[in-house]
Amino acid sequence: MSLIDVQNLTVRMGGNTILSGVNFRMDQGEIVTIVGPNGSGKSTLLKAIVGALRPNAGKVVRQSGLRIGYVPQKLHIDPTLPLTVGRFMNLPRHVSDAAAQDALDEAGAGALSDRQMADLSGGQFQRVMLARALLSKPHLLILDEATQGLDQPGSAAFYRQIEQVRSDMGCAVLMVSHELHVVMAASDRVICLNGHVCCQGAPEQVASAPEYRALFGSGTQGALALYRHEHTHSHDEACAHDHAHDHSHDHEAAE
Ligand SMILES: Nc1ncnc2c1ncn2[C@@H]1O[C@H](COP(=O)(O)OP(=O)(O)OP(=O)(O)O)[C@@H](O)[C@H]1O
Repeated sequence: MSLIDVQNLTVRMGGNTILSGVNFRMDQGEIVTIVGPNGSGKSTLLKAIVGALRPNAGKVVRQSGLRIGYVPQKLHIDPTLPLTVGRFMNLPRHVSDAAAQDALDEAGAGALSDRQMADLSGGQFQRVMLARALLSKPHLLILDEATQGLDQPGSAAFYRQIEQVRSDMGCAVLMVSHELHVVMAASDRVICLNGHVCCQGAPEQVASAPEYRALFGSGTQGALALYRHEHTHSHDEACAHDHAHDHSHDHEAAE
């Protein structure tokens, strides 16, 4: 059974249809990225998946007992508030020092425990947010534009950390990003959303799909190739855990 199965999801808000007839599934261990223009419904889809929003039609079927870890787009912490990373990891629930340290290590933030949250760089802050999301040992990690504000090397390093987490913990990852060239290279599958699923499939497939090019142009293909070339893991390795699920809808144009 899939971790999540989004079936014919339709969401209307303020008299507008934000999402209509969205279908997709996620299997264990997959990294899936949702891309789409501003206002295309990406955050709305994530909210429906975590259960924060009730769809007008269709449903999200979650595997029974599914644990979701969520890394938000931004979290504002009052910079005058004295709060160490170690204490932050204990909010809202107390966790053992060992569990907190394990999660920080896994997120590449192992040396930050005694630092003040207010003093962290953008990349360090997001790693701490990732660590906190890992405390529940999630089956599915959801990231909503988690690298916003990071520079390109910072984003690339963050996404490599995500790949590491996936390979260590075996969790699936669903993320939303605007950084097409970086994030597409780190994904097994890309879903291009514009109120509906325009196209989906492997990054190269989507980057060359007419529906995708109509939205984003064709510039990403070159950047994707460059990133693949520089990437330390081989593409074959990244795809070694190929998914058994049906890709017959890949490239399907919804209109
Ligand atoms: N509570 C709401 N009431 C009415 N309209 C809403 C509400 N929340 C979101 N919308 C509208 O739904 C549309 C999709 O918003 P959403 O935040 O899901 O898009 P997005 O793809 O995540 O955008 P971005 O890339 O800019 O973050 C937008 O037009 C937004 O104005």
